[in-house]
Amino acid sequence: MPDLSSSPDRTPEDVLAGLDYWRTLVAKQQPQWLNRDGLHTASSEIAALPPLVFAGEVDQLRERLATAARGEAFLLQGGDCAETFAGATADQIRNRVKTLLQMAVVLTYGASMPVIKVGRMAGQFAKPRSNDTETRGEVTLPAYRGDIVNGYEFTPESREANPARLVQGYHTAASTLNLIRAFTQGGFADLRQVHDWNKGFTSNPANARYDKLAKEIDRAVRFMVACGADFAEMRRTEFYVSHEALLFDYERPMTRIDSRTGAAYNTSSHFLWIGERTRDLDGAHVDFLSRVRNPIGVKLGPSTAPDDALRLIDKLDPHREPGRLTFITRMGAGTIRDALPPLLAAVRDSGATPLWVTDPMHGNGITTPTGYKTRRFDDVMDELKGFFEAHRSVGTYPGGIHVELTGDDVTECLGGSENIDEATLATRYESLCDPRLNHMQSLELAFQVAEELTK
Ligand SMILES: O=C[C@H](O)[C@H](O)COP(=O)(O)O
Ligand SMILES: C=C(OP(=O)(O)O)C(=O)O
Repeated sequence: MPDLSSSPDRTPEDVLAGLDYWRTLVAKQQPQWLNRDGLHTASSEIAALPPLVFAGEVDQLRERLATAARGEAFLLQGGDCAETFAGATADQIRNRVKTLLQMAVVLTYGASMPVIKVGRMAGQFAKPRSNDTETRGEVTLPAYRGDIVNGYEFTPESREANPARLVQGYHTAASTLNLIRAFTQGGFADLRQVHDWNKGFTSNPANARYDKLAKEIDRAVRFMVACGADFAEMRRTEFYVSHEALLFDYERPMTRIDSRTGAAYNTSSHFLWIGERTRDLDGAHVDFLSRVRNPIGVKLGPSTAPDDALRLIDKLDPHREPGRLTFITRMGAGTIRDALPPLLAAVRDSGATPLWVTDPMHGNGITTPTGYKTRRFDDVMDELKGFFEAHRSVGTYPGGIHVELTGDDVTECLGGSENIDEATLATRYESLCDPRLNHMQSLELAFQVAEELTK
């Protein structure tokens, strides 16, 4: 099958035909939809709904990511492990946006570098799982695969994949994105509100450190205003959304042909990534995403060989387009210092310049004796440091972080200066899949990254 998306004489029909080539390949991590008629109806309904993002915004993000790949900017990507429909409330969305804005301020001010803000938001509803089923006592049911597929409640009805959830996923993404746009374009993200983003969070050492920094920014801004600087542009901030492109029954109907260029864009999100479990070179996910114009991320785990990375580049970014491809490494704190440098060196030697980002969460999962999936904050920080060390040793750019976080005071990851211990995990563990950094741990991490960036 030729790569129609990059053929100079392609037609929209060719592009569309190519988009469906994934159907002939192995698509991992897809739910078993028993209700085929319902699935067909849901897919047709989604295909007829308006796009959530526009091709022009997607192109703009690609250009921004190109600057990060050149070491001129830094990517901050974060949000829930698994967004839920019930969690799409104004308070929770605002807290996540505020947390990301605060982290971005810490990074921008600390490292004097533009920060590209991307939420794991407005579509992070589908989860790949290690096992297809979950057993509790004598009962075995399909695993929870995210709200866009089935319910978390452990009953046969709730765990059956329900196509109506695909449509609900679209509408929840739309209302989340609407609020994000209102917050980031309507004055809430104005740099002169830098203090206010701290309001509503419980006081703790990270908040106090942030407050000190906010005072400095405030003084600098007031000084500039007194000098006559025009801060009209500071009222708004660019904010993009992203999620794992996992579920073909959502991603395919959301993929449309751009009338300006005739190229295919996935309009469910600005940025999409392929997970560690679905990045097979000959698999459906890699083929499908090779055919859309969005900037694409690929998670790389500890077993990634240099050749795997090179072949992924050839497939996903054959033209070596700046900003097109991001490698998100998630190696584990104990592994990154050995596993990452050979990858960086091989890719550098090939002449390719993808954006390199660290996900210090997914290689550091543990389960406590009481059954909580968690991560040690110290391991997260250690992987982060290992990421910067690896880049320093090879001479490449550490271009960003990708983190599972929430703006709420949850107790899901161990440690941090609040010293969350195993007994405390139960107090406020709300994630339906993997543990997230809470507000304070997220700020602490941002201060650490700012320090690394200034080294
Ligand atoms: O977020 C990542 C994966 O979906 C998650 O780690 C899978 O978890 P599991 O091993 O409990 O299925
Ligand atoms: C599933 C995820 O990560 P990974 O593919 O790296 O395991 C994720 O980021 O939600």
